[in-house]
Amino acid sequence: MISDRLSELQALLDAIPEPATLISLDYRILATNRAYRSIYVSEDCSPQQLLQKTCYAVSHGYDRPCDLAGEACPLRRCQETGQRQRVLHLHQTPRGEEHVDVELTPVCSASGETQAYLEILHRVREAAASAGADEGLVGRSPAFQQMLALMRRAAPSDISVLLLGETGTGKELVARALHDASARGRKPFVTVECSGLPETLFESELFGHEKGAFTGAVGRKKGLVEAAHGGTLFLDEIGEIPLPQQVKLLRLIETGTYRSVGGTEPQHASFRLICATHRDLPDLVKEGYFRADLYYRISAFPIHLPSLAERREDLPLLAETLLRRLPGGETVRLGSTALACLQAYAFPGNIRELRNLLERGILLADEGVIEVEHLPQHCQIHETTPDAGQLLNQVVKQVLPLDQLEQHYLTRLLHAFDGDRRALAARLGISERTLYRKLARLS
Ligand SMILES: Nc1ncnc2c1ncn2[C@@H]1O[C@H](COP(=O)(O)OP(=O)(O)OP(=O)(O)O)[C@@H](O)[C@H]1O
Repeated sequence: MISDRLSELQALLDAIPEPATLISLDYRILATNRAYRSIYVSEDCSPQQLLQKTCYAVSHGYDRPCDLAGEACPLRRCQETGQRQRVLHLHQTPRGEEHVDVELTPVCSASGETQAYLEILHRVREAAASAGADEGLVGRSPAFQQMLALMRRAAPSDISVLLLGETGTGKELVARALHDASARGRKPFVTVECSGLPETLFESELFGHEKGAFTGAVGRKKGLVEAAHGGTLFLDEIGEIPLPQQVKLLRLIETGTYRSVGGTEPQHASFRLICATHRDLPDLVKEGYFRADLYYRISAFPIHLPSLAERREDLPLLAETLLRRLPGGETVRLGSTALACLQAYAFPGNIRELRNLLERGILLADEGVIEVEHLPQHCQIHETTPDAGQLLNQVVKQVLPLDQLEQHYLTRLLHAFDGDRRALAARLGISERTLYRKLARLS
């Protein structure tokens, strides 16, 4: 019986510095540690009340387990596999929603029977789910969460990471976050902009040069590899490096040594390598522009960064965050029609383009609201379907509170979709999880 072991397990929980709970086979919270209570106990939920609740109610406000709410449920996976599970979730806390790396381990009896689950919640500091943070990554869409989960797995190891994504998707920000979350986080993070590096400068920039190595080399110059010693070397736009320089890079990565220009002694390099590109490297390899051996060396752990089009539901959050971070943007907001225009826009330049658009909007929005006319012309198209127009005409005859309107609308739609939440969420352009939350509010 698990109840016979509670005091022994409570001592175990108290020894864990991160928020931890013991959960019964039917999702009830059996015990919590101090770190957990300090986050989840609020004015409207005492430690005693917490013990009668389910993990999904406390963490998500759901009335059913996560897997029935369109999310991966670590407890269910644990039940199925009998193994420890890790899943990235968005949790409700009195501080607002936060990304949490949930680790669940079965607690077994002497005969090997699962009696409960030990849940440890690792707070994800690399990314925020709301607009408060002054810097760093923000996002909450499933595509962003998938990327974040991979990032968390790669960060603590020294594995070479290859960031793949269109321009402006945040590759440099992700590289920085990977570095910060690694054991090398307190050591230097050095970026090499490979696309802007002339062939003639490649070696001296990367490896440094000795005094008198060439005309104009008046003193010894430290290279970027030496500057990154002990930390992370981030090679941005690695697909742009010409073939002759690729050989030199490969030698550096394979041997861990290099020679400065004009130097005779090999020097030892110690860095973690992160590369990024918007190019299709396997294609470049096929066409003979990129060395296959270098490609395999740098791509041990590829991470795809979603384009803004793949994470459209993050647009309001990104816009709010960027406005707060831009000079003069703290008191400016995005009007709802302007937001609808941006939701419909393709964003080839991704988040950087969004930031530039908002920067321009701030200067034009005299009354503190960026309206459609403050957007560049090519973003001003906001298509409403005839159906939506007719619907709106009917609705404005009788003003309904927005909550009620959403309630009627979603209930009708769900009926029309024969209860198929996945299909309805796809048509509404929101995640199944968001739809679930909205529907949960109705019941
Ligand atoms: N998830 C995010 N949250 C907040 N800001 C972001 C996010 N992703 C990107 N940005 C912002 O978008 C801009 C572009 O990001 P970044 O320079 O990292 O993109 P990139 O993919 O490296 O671009 P390029 O390939 O052109 O070098 C920066 O201002 C960055 O701060």
